Amino acid sequence: MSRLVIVSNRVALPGVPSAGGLAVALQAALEETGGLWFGWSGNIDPVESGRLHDRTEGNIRYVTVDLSKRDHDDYYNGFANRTLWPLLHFRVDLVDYSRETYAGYRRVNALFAEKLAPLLREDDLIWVHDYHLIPMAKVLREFGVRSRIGFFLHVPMPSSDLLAALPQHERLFEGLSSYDLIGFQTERDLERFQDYVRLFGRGRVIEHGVLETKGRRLRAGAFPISIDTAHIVKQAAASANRPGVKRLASSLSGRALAIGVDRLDYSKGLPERFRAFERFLKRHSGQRGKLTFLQIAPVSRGEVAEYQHLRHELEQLAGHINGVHAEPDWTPVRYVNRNYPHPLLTGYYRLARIGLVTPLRDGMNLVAKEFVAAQDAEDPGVLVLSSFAGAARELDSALLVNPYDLDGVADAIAVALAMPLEERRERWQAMMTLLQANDITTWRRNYLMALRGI
Ligand SMILES: O=P(O)(O)OC[C@H]1O[C@H](O[C@H]2O[C@H](CO)[C@@H](O)[C@H](O)[C@H]2O)[C@H](O)[C@@H](O)[C@@H]1O
Ligand SMILES: O=c1ccn([C@@H]2O[C@H](COP(=O)(O)OP(=O)(O)O)[C@@H](O)[C@H]2O)c(=O)[nH]1
Repeated sequence: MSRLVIVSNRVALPGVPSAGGLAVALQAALEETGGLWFGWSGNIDPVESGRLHDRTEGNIRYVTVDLSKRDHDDYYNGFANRTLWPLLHFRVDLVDYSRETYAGYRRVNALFAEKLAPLLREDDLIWVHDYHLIPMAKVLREFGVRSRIGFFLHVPMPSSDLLAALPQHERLFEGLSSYDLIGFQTERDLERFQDYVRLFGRGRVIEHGVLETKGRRLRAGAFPISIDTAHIVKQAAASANRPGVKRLASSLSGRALAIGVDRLDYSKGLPERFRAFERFLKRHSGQRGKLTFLQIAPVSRGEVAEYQHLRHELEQLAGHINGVHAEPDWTPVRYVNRNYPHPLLTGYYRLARIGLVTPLRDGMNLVAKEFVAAQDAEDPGVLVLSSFAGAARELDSALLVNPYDLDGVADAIAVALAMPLEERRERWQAMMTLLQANDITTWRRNYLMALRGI
């Protein structure tokens, strides 16, 4: 059986908490199959990049690389998260491109390939993840790696005209032709990628999911990532006795809970969500005081200016809403910049009557799926979900909203709060059936079967 080699920027090192769906999903996938996980160590080396760390826990070998401050700034804070992240989330207005950071991005990809290549075996299945590592396969081929290499994009693939706004986009995206298989979260992402290859990539679509570019044939498909459904169901059922869950439950004083859980990221639409919640308080004054909104938002990419601005905006908004609407015995918005362990989060989801997942654009959003899986089948909560999250393609029994329509989100909150038990059960069961059919194992198996089949 071929060894699975996962390559990603973020690595879920044992005992090191990190918010983010990629790490959560890949950890669950690798626990099933075992293998090698290669990526950034999370450490900044004061002198230079390249120091390796090698540890094995159970059936997973973790090999990670330290980066110098300059490399981390150029590759991660710079090109990955100030250029590619906004571009891939349809925010060309926020794209900050420089040749220096692009050179750093390519430099770090070359370093990762140089460190990884000696660890590889001929029959490995190499699975590269996400926008940080687009050039990886091309560089590995230059190191003589002939194994099958697949790529998975965890974030949206935007319209090709947006991609074409990126300087040197041809050079960057031509690197995708060195992969044998490219995976996307949704069919829409796949279609937009095919449009790009046809319109700007000087390639052609032979048939849906089969492309030819630079004289090379590659396959592409939609593989919606998911969660370890059975594990979350079990975890949630046992969560009621967790001290943290009991404390939250008693602190609500009988009020219903609406919960949001997101990295502090402008793609998550948190300012719009806060404003929509205030609209709810104004438009549905009869329900005032009956609902408390808890937003958990661990800081993310804190060195990037746009993320710092967002944090200040949310602090102002939360303070404003509470200042205007709170009562001595009721604080409408609870806002927490902290990262909570998964088991505790699961218990919080289960307590909530409403899950508020309203990103402006999101590749998938695993929180939406986790919220559903964590519910009590006898008394499930209601998911209010942005139509612009990848998860909306599957979870269409949620109350789907346009996150830019603040009145619409406000009214959806009111509908969710008043929704009869029977309807809540029907909606929840439809989504739960899907999550049981498409869980993290299905995602991994479907992708790797497609990669092996090439
Ligand atoms: O690694 P960070 O910079 O801390 O960011 C955390 C992760 O954010 C993004 O997650 C994406 O992948 C999820 C799983 O497929 C998906 O549900 C979500 O919609 C995406 O935003 C990013 O793409 C990852 O690389 C980061 O690790
Ligand atoms: O305090 C937190 C906040 C988030 N998460 C996890 O981080 C992931 C977020 O993934 P999602 O796909 O929703 O968004 P991303 O952060 O990857 O863009 C989910 O598994 C959450 O349970 C966590 O463990 N602790």
